[in-house]
Amino acid sequence: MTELLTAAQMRAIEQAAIASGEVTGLELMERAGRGVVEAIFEEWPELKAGSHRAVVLCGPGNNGGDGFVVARLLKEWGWEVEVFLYGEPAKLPPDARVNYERWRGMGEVTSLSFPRVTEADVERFNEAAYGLSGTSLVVDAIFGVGLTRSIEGLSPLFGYNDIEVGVGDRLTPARHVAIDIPSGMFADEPEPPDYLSWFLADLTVTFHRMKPAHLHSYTTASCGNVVVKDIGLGPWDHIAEVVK
Ligand SMILES: NC(=O)C1=CN([C@@H]2O[C@H](COP(=O)(O)OP(=O)(O)OC[C@H]3O[C@@H](n4cnc5c(N)ncnc54)[C@H](O)[C@@H]3O)[C@@H](O)[C@H]2O)[C@@H](O)CC1
Ligand SMILES: [K+]
Repeated sequence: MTELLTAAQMRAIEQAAIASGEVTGLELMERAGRGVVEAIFEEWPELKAGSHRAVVLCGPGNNGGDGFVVARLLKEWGWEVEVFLYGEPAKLPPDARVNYERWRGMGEVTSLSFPRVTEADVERFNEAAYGLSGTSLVVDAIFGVGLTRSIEGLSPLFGYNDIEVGVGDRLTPARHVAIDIPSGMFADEPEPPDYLSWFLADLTVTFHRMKPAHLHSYTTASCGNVVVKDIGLGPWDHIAEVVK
């Protein structure tokens, strides 16, 4: 059995599972979102009690879809949830679009300028995540295994990890959770493409198996604790052996 999967292997396993008719992409997305929420409560049991506030950053692909599921599930737990979207709703892939619509039935979505976020976006985000609102959790669902090029458009948001603003600032009380891969890192590569531009996570929740990005010593500090959640893909593991 392969313990570490590349983005292509992971995609092939998911596609085989969906093609078998035994599970849909939408169901896999629901399991992924559920796995993230489970991992959050396992990591920080104190968040199970009382009402908290989360800010969820969703991106233009299925990683964003996972983010909408997490937003919905946390809201169902009684949390206050604020959602930002880096992408265009009409261009979301089908499963992510369904979860966008489900979330829209429960709450607002603030659009970040796409493809390049502006300083005004960053200010709005910082106010939501690090202002006086007492945010407990910032969730990164911008990019997962689908990141194919450097995230220049996001650098205003991700480019300032070393000062007191910006995503992943560890001086704030908010906990930072990355879904699948901290955005800005390539799943198959040990180093992020741009030294300052990636999400700094305290917890990274990935699915089925770890990816190379989770293991390298340099990136480990960016992933925080890495938790692997089972989303029921085991029967299709053999597919990984034939995918380079
Ligand atoms: N059905 C599935 O395939 C499942 C997918 N899952 C989630 O879906 C993720 C993979 O989804 P996707 O393959 O849609 O990939 P992503 O959601 O990681 O990103 C793909 C999107 O980002 C865009 N993009 C890539 N690089 C960019 C850049 N530098 N700047 C701007 N846009 C850029 C692409 O054009 C595409 O729209 C996984 O990481 C996981 O979180 C899970 O929900 C489990 C099920
Ligand atoms: K992510």
